[in-house]
Amino acid sequence: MLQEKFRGYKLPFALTIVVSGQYEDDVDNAEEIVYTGQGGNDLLGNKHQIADQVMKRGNLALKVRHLETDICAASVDNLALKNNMDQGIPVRVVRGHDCVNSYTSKVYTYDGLYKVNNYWAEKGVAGFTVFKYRLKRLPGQDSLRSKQVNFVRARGSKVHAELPGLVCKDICNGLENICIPATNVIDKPPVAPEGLKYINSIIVEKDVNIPPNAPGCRCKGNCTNPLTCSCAQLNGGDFPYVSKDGGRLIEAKAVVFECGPNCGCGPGCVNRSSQRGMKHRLEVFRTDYKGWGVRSWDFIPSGAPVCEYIGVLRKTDEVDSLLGNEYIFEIDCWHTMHGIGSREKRMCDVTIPNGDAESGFSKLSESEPEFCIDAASHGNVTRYINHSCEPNLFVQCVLSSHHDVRLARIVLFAADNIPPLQELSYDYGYELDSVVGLDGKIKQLACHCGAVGCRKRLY
Ligand SMILES: C[S@@+](CC[C@H](N)C(=O)[O-])C[C@H]1O[C@@H](n2cnc3c(N)ncnc32)[C@H](O)[C@@H]1O
Repeated sequence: MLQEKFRGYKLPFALTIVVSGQYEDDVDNAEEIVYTGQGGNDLLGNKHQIADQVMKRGNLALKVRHLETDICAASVDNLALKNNMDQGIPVRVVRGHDCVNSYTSKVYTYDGLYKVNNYWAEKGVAGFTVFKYRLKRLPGQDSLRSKQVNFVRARGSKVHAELPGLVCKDICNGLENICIPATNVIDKPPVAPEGLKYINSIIVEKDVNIPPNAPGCRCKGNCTNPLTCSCAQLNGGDFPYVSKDGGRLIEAKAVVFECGPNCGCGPGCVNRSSQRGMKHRLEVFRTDYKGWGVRSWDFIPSGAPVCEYIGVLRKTDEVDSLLGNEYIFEIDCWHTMHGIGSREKRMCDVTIPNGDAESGFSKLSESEPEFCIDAASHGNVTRYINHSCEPNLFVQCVLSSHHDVRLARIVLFAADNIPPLQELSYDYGYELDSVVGLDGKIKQLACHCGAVGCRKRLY
């Protein structure tokens, strides 16, 4: 029947493609897709390209040609999509979405017919030749089913209602991209987190002067050429991120210079990866011995930005009762760069604009950090993240508007691939016996991180 229907057409051509993140070079903007052709992928599910692709009929050709309803094919042979384009045959698009509630970890949606507009060959992110096809959704179709999946995911209402110990549906009151529920199966009766006014951007105290925005790069659209992008030059001559999964930091650095308000590039630029808000579904939960903690429902790939430490930006010496405040984050970027205290020095391959009068570098000394972020009364979800001696997040100073390291943004990144529901943690970095009480006595706090290599004390 099918062969009869397509008599006279040049074979093979594709009836259905599945866009499910199998290829590291795919770009999916809902109505428009840049789809990566078949071949050269290691097919281990880690999306790595390991060889050049060629324009030929692939081994999935028959399957794709004959099975009109087949949604199992992970990719389509390169010749087939070219034939679709040449003959003006639209292709059905099925999208795979990660879903923790599905035993396959995926749900699939049929998202309608797309036209293959053009194709080309280029070097992919792994350096091998890949074929790319630009697909545009045909007008006049029902709205995307994927949107329903994302809507349910964003609201999470149905799932949240079933959460054991749910004490708050959304601690951020809609201020983040995704709601953040809080659960408590420890206390009887269960209590909700309280005493926090949720904010999603830093509040600056009156006596803290934020320097003017630094001059930006002159790139257009997205920054792609590290040789001509002045921001890449500040990062040691290359971009600190790869574009996979919306931007992943390649390695922890002394400081990351991101593109900012005066740059010519747009919001989708890879060098703005930590500026796009929260994208993993986080939950605040009551722990056994550490008060509240945070975990993610989503897999978080290594190097992904997870959240920024948000609170009130203050001068450290003006914070009342620093000792009793568990939510102070001292901005010690400069101290980390120089390995001061117990801080582990990081690779300093960045170009610090030294002696810049505005940045106040000359005023820096080896004393304690001049500024801090106080999340005691105003803050975001990051203030609930606990310490671990073997953490899965790391602290990264990021400069994305001015270039004053004393006032850098504090962003937490995944130190490893983090499976869903694992508690998120970072190393608070206290030096043992460094905390002294008002009575002059050294204070100690037992650590309950549970890591094999636990140091047994936070401080
Ligand atoms: C920034 S807060 C973290 C959120 C806190 N658990 C809460 O309930 O709001 C830091 C405080 O959490 C507790 N904490 C964090 N990590 C801990 C750990 N590994 N062991 C014991 N207590 C911890 C300590 O009381 C610490 O002063």
